[in-house]
Amino acid sequence: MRIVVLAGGIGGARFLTGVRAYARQNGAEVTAIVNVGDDVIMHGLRICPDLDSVMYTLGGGADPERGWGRVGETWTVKEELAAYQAEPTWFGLGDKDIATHLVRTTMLNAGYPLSAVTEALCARWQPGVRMLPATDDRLETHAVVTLDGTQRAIHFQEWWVRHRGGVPTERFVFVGAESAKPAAGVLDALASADLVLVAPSNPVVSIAPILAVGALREAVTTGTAPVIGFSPIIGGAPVRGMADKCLAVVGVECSAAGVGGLYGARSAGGLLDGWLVDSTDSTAEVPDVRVRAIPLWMSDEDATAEMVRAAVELA
Ligand SMILES: C[C@H](OP(=O)(O)O)C(=O)O
Repeated sequence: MRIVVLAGGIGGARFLTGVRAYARQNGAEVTAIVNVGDDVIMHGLRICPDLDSVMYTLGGGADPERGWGRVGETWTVKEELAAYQAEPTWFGLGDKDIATHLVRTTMLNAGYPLSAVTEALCARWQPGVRMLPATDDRLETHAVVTLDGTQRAIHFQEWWVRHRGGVPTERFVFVGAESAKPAAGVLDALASADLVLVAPSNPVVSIAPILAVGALREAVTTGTAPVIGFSPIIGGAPVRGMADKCLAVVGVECSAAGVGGLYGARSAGGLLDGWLVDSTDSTAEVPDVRVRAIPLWMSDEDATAEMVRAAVELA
């Protein structure tokens, strides 16, 4: 069985540990198509927060306390940059993490596409799943906000890390999406998939930028593989992170039914064939989508693998 997972960063990474466990138990192959909308260039370095969260988590190098970056991180470069008052001062780059960005940036500057760079970085981390960026092209999530009485677009990282999503926000824009093509390997993975899973990632700024790549969305929505999604909202609140703030921007209720409705039924031009919600949300309904309630807390790898088993059954 071939499983393709659409995933964002921290939540997606945790989910993928369960998918990998399920795959090992059942002899399945896993490809993760990961969001690049959060990607940003800082201090001349190309930073891919979601790809790195997935790679470090599956590779056993993530910091479980902080939820992002490397375990045992040190911050000498950050302190030195601050001593120069080098902007942006609100984004913390760890020393170990910088090594990843240096290798990535060097390879990108030498002309390798992000998909090839990711494969090269994964040679060290051995994540146990194939990791692909959604696109090799530039695709960045920006937020249109009002700051000091002026409307302007800021990078998602500035919106999230600097302002904690706490500024008046009109909408999100996926810069570059119109011309972005699926990264090398993405369409082949989707064409040969037996099952597509939508991780319980932020629907607005993690899953939507992946699907903003037109040919990728079309491959998912018109493909032969059933598409089963996992609600990132339990009991009206995000499992973690700030999906609530992002959903408010796009005018969608922060609930399992709200996110299911945002994705919509594949049979009606949307994304989903099936939608898994937590047991506490058992009354959630999404028109034309098979909804099933199961425990959705990703408390450990086994619990998460059980969620994947439920998705296979639902499919
Ligand atoms: C932006 C982030 O999304 P994730 O990468 O966990 O999908 C979050 O909602 O905190």
